[in-house]
Amino acid sequence: MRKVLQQLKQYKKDTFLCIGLTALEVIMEILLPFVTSMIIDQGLEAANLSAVYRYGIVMVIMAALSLTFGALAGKNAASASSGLAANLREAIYSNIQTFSFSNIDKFSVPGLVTRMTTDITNVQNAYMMVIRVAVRAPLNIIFSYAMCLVISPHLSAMFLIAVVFLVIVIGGIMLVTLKIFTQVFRSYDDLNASVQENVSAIRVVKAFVREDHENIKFHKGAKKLYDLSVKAEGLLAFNNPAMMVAVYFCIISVSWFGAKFIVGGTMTTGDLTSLFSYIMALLMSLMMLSMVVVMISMSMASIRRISEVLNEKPDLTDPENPVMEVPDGRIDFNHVNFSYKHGSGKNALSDINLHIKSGETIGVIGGTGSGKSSLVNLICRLYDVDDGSVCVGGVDVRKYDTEVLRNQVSVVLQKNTLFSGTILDNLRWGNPNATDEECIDACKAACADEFIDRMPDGYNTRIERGGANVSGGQKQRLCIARALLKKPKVLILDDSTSAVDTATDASIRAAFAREIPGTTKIIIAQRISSVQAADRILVLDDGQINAFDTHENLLKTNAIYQEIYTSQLQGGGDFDQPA
Ligand SMILES: Nc1ncnc2c1ncn2[C@@H]1O[C@H](COP(=O)(O)OP(=O)(O)OP(=O)(O)O)[C@@H](O)[C@H]1O
Repeated sequence: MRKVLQQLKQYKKDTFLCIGLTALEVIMEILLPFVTSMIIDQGLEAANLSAVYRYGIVMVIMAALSLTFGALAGKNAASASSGLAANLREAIYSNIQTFSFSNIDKFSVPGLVTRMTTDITNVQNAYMMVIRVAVRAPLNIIFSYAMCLVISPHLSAMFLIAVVFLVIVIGGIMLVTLKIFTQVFRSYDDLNASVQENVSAIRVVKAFVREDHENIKFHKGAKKLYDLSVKAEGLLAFNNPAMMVAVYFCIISVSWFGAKFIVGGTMTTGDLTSLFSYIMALLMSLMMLSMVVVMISMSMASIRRISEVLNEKPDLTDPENPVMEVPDGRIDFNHVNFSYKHGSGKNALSDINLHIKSGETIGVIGGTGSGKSSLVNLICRLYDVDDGSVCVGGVDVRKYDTEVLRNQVSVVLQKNTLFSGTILDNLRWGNPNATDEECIDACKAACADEFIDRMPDGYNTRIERGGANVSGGQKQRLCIARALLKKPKVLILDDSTSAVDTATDASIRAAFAREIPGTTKIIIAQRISSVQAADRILVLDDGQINAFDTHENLLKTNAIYQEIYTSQLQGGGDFDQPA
C-alpha cells in the first residue's frame, strides 16, 4: 500500500485540496437544514416575511457554496486519482524495463498487462472514492448526529436503533459479497489472460480452424464471471430495502414522538423538519460508507498485485565496476548447469563445457526442447547460470556492463518482432547512428534488399505493428539486418532463417562469411543444410552436449547426426521427425 501511495508524488496537493473542499462541502450541507428550521420557526410560524427573505438568501448562498466546493473537490479528486494511475503505470513500466527474462517468466506477459490496465483502473476508482466519499460520509455522520443531539437528544436515540440495524444487515451482506468479489476478480484475470492469448494468436487460431473451440472456452469463462457477478450484485441489491426499512422506521418513530413533543411544546416544527433532513443524510452516508468499504477491499487485491511488480528486483544486475569492452568473440562455457527459476526445476542445460574461437562459425542442432535457445540465451546474459561460468572474450559475462555485452553479442531471437514505423526506423533500432548506406549494406548481407527494393516506398515503407504487412521470411531477414547493424563481435541466429527458402539461406550465410569474417557466428537451425558449412557443429541432446565436431566427422561418428542427415536427404524435413 505504501509503495503504491508513494506514486502520488505531485498529486498530493490535489488530494489534500479535495479532502479540505469536501469537508467544507459537508459543513455547508449540514448547516442547510438548520437554516431551513430558522425559516420555518422565525419566518413562517412567526409570520415574519423579512426573516424568510433573510434566511432564504443565506440558504441560497450556502447552497451555492456547497455546490462550488463539491465541484472543486470532484475536480481535484479526478486529477489526483488519474495522476496516481498515470504515475503507477509509469513506475511499473520503467521497472519492467529493468526485468530480466526470468523476472518476466515469473509474472507472464498477460499478467503484467492486466496489472498495468485493470488493476491500475481499480486502484484509480478506489482512490477517487476514498478521498471523496470516505471523507464525506464519516464527516456527514458525525456532524448530522451532533445536530440531531442538539435538536433533540431523546429522538436521536431512534437513529441509534436504525444505525445498529443497518450496520448488522449491511455489514453481513458486505462480508458475503466481498468473498464473492474476490472470486470475481480472479475469474476476470483468467478471462483477461485468455482474451490476450487468443487475440495475439488469432492467426494461429484461424489457421487451425479453432474459432469454435476458442469461442466455447471464452463462453465458459464469461459465463462463470457473469454468474459470480449476478450473485454478488444480487446480494448488494438487498442494501437498498434494508436502507428503506431503517429510513421508514426513523420517519415513523420521529413523526410519532416528534408530534407529541411539538404538542407538548418541547419542540418546534422547524426542528422536526431539519431532524428529518439529518436522518436522511446520516443513513445515506452510512450506506455510502459501506460501499466504500467494499470498493477498498476489492482494490486491495489489485494493490497487492501492483506492489508485487513495483517491489520486484531485477534478477540480473551489473557489477560495481563493470568491464566496458568486449575484447573479441571467443566464447567459453565452463561446466555450466542451468535451470529456469520458474520452470520445472529440471536442468535445461547440464555440464556444458564448450570452447569457441573468435570468428568461428558454429552450427547448433538438436531436438525440440534440447536446450539450444537456453544455451545461446546465456551468452548475452538473458539468464544467469546456476553453476560454472560463461565467458565472452575471456571475461565472465557477469562482469560486463549488460548494455556493452548485449551490443557486442547480437541475437536474432526465435520470436522476431518488428515495430510500427518505417523499415529504416526498424533497422536503426539496432544502431540509432547507422547511416543510410550502412542500413542498405546490412540489408544486402541479410538478403533483404531484393524485397525492400520492390516495395513502393523502398526503405521508407511503413511496417505495421508486429510486422503484420511483411511475410515471415521477410521479417526474419529484416531482423538479421537489424542485428548486423550493431557490428557485433558475436552474432547468434536462433532458428532465424526457418522461414527463408534454402537458396536465400545459403546466400545469407555466404554474405556472412564475406562481410563479417571476424564475427563469431552461432547458427541454430533445424535444417542440416543451414549448418553443414559451419566450422564446427554442436549436437545437443536433452540439455547435454552429444557431439561437437565438423560436418564430415559427425557424419562418420555421430548416430543422431547421421540419422537426421539421412532423414533430411530423403525429404524427412525436421530434426524431430524420425527417419
Ligand atoms: N522461459 C522458460 N521457463 C521455463 N522453462 C523453459 C523456458 N524456456 C524453455 N524452457 C524449458 O527448457 C528446456 C529447453 O528449452 P529450449 O527452448 O532451450 O529448447 P530448444 O532446443 O531451443 O527448443 P526449440 O527447438 O523447440 O526452440 C525445455 O524443457 C523447455 O520446456
